[in-house]
Amino acid sequence: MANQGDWTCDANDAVQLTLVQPGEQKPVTTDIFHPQFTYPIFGDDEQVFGYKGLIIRLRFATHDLRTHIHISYDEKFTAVGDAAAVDLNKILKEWVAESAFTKLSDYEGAIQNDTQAMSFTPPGKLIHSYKSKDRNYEIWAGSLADTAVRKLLERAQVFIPFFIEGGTPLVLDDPEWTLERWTIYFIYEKVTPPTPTASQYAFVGYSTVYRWWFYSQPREEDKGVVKNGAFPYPEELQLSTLPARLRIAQFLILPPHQGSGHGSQLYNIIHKACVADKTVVELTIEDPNEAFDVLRDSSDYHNLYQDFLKQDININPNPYPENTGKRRPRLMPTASLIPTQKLTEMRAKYKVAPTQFAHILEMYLLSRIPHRKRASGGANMASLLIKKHNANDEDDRRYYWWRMLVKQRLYKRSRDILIQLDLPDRIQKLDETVTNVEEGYEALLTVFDAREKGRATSVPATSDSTDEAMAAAATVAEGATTMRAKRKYAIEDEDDEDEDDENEEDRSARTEAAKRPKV
Ligand SMILES: CC(=O)SCCNC(=O)CCNC(=O)[C@H](O)C(C)(C)COP(=O)(O)OP(=O)(O)OC[C@H]1O[C@@H](n2cnc3c(N)ncnc32)[C@H](O)[C@@H]1OP(=O)(O)O
Repeated sequence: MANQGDWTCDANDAVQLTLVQPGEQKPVTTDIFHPQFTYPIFGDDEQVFGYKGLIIRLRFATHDLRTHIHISYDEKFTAVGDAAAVDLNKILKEWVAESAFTKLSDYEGAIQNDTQAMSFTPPGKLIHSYKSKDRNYEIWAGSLADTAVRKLLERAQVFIPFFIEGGTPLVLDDPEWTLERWTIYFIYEKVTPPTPTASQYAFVGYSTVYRWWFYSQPREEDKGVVKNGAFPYPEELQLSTLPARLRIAQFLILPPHQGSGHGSQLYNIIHKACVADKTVVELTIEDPNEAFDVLRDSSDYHNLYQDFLKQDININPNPYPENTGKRRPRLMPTASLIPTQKLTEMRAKYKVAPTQFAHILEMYLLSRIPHRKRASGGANMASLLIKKHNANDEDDRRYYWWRMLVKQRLYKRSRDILIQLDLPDRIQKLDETVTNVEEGYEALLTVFDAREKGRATSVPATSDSTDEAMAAAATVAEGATTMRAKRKYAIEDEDDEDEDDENEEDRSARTEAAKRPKV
């Protein structure tokens, strides 16, 4: 049997994604890039057996993403017994529309002579225009019930297995009422058409967002009242009028356009739509990855920052009345430490999910403590441990209370696991976790502050710095071994774990399967 190594190609190298537009004589490539992942298609080791010099080239028209697939290789392995080259057409047909498997010359002819390209506009409605690096961009949005939106999304979804870990394409032939729950956002660059008949739009990225069931408390006057209304609900009941969360399911900026602020633009537009919609209670994210978390934290921080400042939100360093003795009362004086009512109103106004709001608030409150008074600035932690809320300096006291507030949230979140630990272990785990969370915040604050000052930065890497570390600590205590995809510097949002609230009917109504198993 042949040496398998000679016949194995790296699938991420073999797959080439190219964007094409009409040229003088024939279509030209404007961008070429490789996928980040191919494991959903070719298996965990991302290898293709049976070829030498394999190239799987996927072409996309820059404006409407019309797709073509072309497979070429230098040599193909001749089958011996059970060993045979991977059947590429068979595998790829599960991921790429049948219409992409045409002759290259036909595809190139269609791109070059597309008479409709000139009048092409992205589907849906234009909702926002902006400039980045002196280039013009537009964000369009439309309902998934719109055929043109569905057609474009069907083509765009080919990118999912290549760039969104654990992502699955949406099912697009669901009943209309289900499709109506989805809004699809597209970012396009407005370009000078390369030929007189070419399009002036070039695809940049997209996001899918859906309305998600939200359990709200019945109104006071409805409590305990048995009604004789018709069941099932009358036809005219509009799902779009019921209270809902907005949930971002997929979010992708194509690699040639990443790092230019398009992700932030799109996130902010979706957030604004959420704030403007009276039926929407909050914005949540389905299985965000590390990079998306940074984007979200950055956007939310900058959106809330000015209001926090304006309202002078800060930790009260003297939460106890004068006559409280040296000993700290048992209960946390949360409402005296921070203006909880005001903060609840702010959260409702900005429609940020509870845990995400807590992260942003904690980060902001930390930033209000002078750096030299924080662990990262060399604060004397041993002294703080002894003096606690009796420290002389009010910023020392603020810092003490800051850690207590974070511990309180972490404890509430992981109470079930933590109460299984002995008290000293519990205290130690909480302390370790708050330190990790704080390091994560410090790393983000460095980036955010630098941005405020208009400096170019990159995100510094730190050790585990998320609430996930809490889960990890507790998991380790339980003897479990591994966690998949730990985030290094982003802060986890466990609001998205409310999925347990989701009832069966709602679950089946969703058109997308979970992207990643929860850890
Ligand atoms: C819900 C989901 O779908 S989760 C999956 C998200 N999608 C993906 O991972 C697909 C591949 N990646 C992408 O599409 C893009 O890189 C995105 C969406 C993650 C980011 O979009 P971009 O346009 O590149 O981000 P943008 O330029 O607006 O940067 C926004 C912030 O995120 C940070 N950021 C962007 N990419 C990364 C990254 N890979 N790692 C860490 N931070 C990042 C930036 O530093 C920036 O922070 P700042 O505002 O403090 O400077």
